[in-house]
Amino acid sequence: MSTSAVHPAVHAEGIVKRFGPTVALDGVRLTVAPGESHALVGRNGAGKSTLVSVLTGLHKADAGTVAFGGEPAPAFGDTAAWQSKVACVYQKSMVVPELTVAENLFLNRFEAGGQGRGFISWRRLRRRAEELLAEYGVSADPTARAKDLAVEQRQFVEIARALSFGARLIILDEPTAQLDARGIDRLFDKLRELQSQGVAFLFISHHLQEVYELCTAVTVYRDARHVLTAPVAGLAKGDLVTAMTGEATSTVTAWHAAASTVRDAAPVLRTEGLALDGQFDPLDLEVRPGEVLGLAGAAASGNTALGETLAGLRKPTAGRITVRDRTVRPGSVPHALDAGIGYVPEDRHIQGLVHDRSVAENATLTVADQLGPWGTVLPSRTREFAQSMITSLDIKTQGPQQKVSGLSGGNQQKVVIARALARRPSVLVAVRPTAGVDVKSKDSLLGVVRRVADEGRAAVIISDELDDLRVCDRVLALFHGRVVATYGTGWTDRELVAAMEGVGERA
Ligand SMILES: Nc1ncnc2c1ncn2[C@@H]1O[C@H](COP(=O)(O)OP(=O)(O)OP(=O)(O)O)[C@@H](O)[C@H]1O
Repeated sequence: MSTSAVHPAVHAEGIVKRFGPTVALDGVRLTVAPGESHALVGRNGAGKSTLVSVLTGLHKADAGTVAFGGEPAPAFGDTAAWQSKVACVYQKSMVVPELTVAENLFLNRFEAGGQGRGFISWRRLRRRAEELLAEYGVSADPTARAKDLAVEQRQFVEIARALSFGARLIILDEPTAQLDARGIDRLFDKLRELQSQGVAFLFISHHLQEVYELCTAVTVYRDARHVLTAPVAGLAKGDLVTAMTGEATSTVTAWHAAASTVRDAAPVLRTEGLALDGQFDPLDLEVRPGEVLGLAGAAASGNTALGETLAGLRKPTAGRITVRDRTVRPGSVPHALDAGIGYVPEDRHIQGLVHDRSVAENATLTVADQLGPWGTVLPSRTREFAQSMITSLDIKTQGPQQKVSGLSGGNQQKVVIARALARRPSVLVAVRPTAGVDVKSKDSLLGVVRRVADEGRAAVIISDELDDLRVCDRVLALFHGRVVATYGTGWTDRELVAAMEGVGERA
């Protein structure tokens, strides 16, 4: 037997990592066997990403040991050696969109083609790429540009690249975040196939049902500590959530819209013939006070483009948006904001935060004019507002003064949501608001959205997550830019998923 067959793909023990006063990892451990799919779960800020940084050589642990296949981890800073052990496929793909698949596969390791120093033989490169893709059963055209591939194909290319460096442990950080149901199936099939060849996966996800579907073992971290490692089979979901939260599961509820919250009042938000060529067909919408409207749809449904149009990020090709009977100037973010449209973008990193500013500053960026007389910003009021958001959205931070760059991914997302709420918008438009948010925070967050409506304002949730849509009073399912079905609160998971996939009966 080879060494790697008897030793774990990775074994980490006693890992400590501090960031200033924050202890991000407090003596944690993790073991992943060859060919195993192992989930690492925990609430936002539990320490998952920090462990990934330690395991991939991006951060140096303050204490502890890491071994791959029984051998000590490479020296800190020896990037090539780390690449031959482990790779992480992030939510945001690392491939270069403009380059071809072949170029991405051999990025930073072009070899001279034999005609002289510095020459690259493209033909040879393509052939090598074909061989490599075939070896790992990835069907992608080596000459295609990475940006033209489906998200999961880009992930396959990254995985194939990592395996070609010799890595036998692949870390997947929320890999399904940008995939629709079919993409997830294709990804999971590929992972299972590679697992049977001995490749080990560490799977980080807030989607516990995916953990049950894909993984054989799970490790839970809570507040920087290891609390549980167990086989997935036989572990009740309630017990898993209890391990993550440290509380009895009964405290985590799933939000449901109460029937008949819609009152007979003038709409807060109305669209008339709103259309964006190539994205969505003319659409008439009315969202009334007290109502949460869901726009359900997969990646290409046009629902995200619709949200971006409502927020002023895209200019519609036709139609009108009004908020409380006031026409909103199309394609202008400041006008949308001013009209009372609060927006939570899908890509919170690009559209979201000023990283070297505090939680309080970021949460109040859009309301500076309301926090003190004559345009001054009173620090006490900023802090007070931020503190109320920290509590109601359950943001894990040292306090309002902490820089957002020091927050975990999920907690940064909550700050973006706090910012959208800060202006007390008439209508809150949120794209996949709970993506990357842990199981318990998800609940408080959807509760906050529900409250916006219950206060007589309105909300629009754009998502393909069933839990997000459960909080809605009415759900429109979009497919290829058209509304194909409308539901009240009584839909079943199956019928809504079918409608989002374009195979619903109520089209
Ligand atoms: N660069 C940093 N500077 C200061 N603190 C940090 C830094 N990176 C992480 N932390 C802190 O370390 C702790 C663990 O964060 P980490 O990102 O590992 O959490 P996580 O489990 O990945 O959360 P999420 O599910 O939200 O992604 C958090 O309290 C976070 O605020």
